[in-house]
Order: sequence, then C-alpha cells, then structure tokens
Amino acid sequence: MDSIAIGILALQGAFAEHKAALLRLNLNRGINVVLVRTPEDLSQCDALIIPGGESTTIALLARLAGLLDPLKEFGKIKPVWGTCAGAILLSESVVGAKKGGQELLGGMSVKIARNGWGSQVESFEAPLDLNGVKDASRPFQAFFIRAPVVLELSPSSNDPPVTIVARIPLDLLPPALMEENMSEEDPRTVVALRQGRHLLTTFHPELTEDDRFHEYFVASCVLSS
Ligand SMILES: NC(=O)CC[C@H](N)C(=O)O
Repeated sequence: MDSIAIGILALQGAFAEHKAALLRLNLNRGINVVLVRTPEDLSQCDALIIPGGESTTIALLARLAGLLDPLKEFGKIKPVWGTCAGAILLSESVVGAKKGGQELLGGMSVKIARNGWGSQVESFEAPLDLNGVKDASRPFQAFFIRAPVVLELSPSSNDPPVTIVARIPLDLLPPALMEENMSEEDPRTVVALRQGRHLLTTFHPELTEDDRFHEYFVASCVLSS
C-alpha cells in the first residue's frame, strides 16, 4: 500500500519532536513526513500537524511564506491536528490575542483563551482521562506549556459533531481557573477534542515518549476519514 504523507508545519516551534514521534509509529501503512515551509511542500501532504510554539509568530511566518490561504484551504478538505499554539490557530476565535490581533486559520468550532492557565502557572504536568485513544484506561501524562484553555465548544448544526478525547481532572485545574460548583463537564476541562477530521490538543504530546495521540491522529483522523 502507498505510504501517506503527513506534513508538519515547520516555521517555528516543536516540529522536530512531532517528526520523531511520527517516525516511531508502527502502523500497517508507511508514513512519509514532510516538513512544510512552502505552499509546494503543503501540496504534497495528505494531512498536517501544526506544532506548539508561538501562535502569533507561526501565523506571521505563514503569511510571509504565502501559506496562510493555502493552509485555510487545506483544512477544508484534509485532516489537521493543532497542538498548543497550533490549537489556537485552528480555533474560530481567541481571547487574549496580542495587540494587533491574531490571525487564525479556523476550522474547529472552538473559542479558546491564549495563555489561559494564567501567567504564574506557566507549565505543569497532569495525567489525563482519555476517550477513544488506544489503551484509554491508562492515563496520559501531559505537559502544558503556557497552554490555551478551551472556553466554549460551539458547533452549529452544519458542523461535524465534537468528540471530547481528553479532559484534565477538575481538581488539577489551576486555582486561578477554579470556580465554585464547576462541573466536570465544564469546557475548560477539555484538553483534546476531535471535530470531523481535525484534532486539537492544548498540551504537547510530542514531548513525551507516549505516542498514543500521534497514533490516534493517523489511525482515526487521517486513515479513517
Ligand atoms: N506551548 C505553546 O505552544 C504555547 C502557545 C503560546 N502561549 C501561544 O499563544 O501561541
């Protein structure tokens, strides 16, 4: 069977770690990893990962590379996974954007808060509750680095439904986010979600040796959609 071409947007951020994780996967389909820096690179890809980094910088560099519109068009027909800064870029709207605004690619019916875990709690680790990922009863130890927070999930009736893939346990939310009587179903506990062929994670699965999210993206979003 032909191999599939998974692109990783390689303008800034943790693209090398995503590449290493993809190359560790052992699937019954070969994976050809394409580091995407130009529209020509993107045109070779069956799917794309947008890494963590700095969402404003990634958007600016994408504009300079002539990639913004091709990326928006790509997301309308092919699977895209955004991690952390990449998750911000896939959202419909963002709170806490830098002065001058934030260019978004959109594609997922999410409102997200940039740096939403608060400035003091810049990085932390947490075991996640999983749904649909392989071996889901084993928690996934996730790294959050100035991570965004999902504020609202708002698919309209024409949008593909949203599946929650991982939540952070309520008692591990940073105190700044806690409110009295907060429900375990609160959108702020959602740290991984799938909508149609797209995947969004607010943490960094590429910084662990646990490749279950990479496997989930390739197997469930790319090969089955
Ligand atoms: N680790 C990350 O990707 C951080 C995201 C960063 N806070 C941003 O707004 O883009």
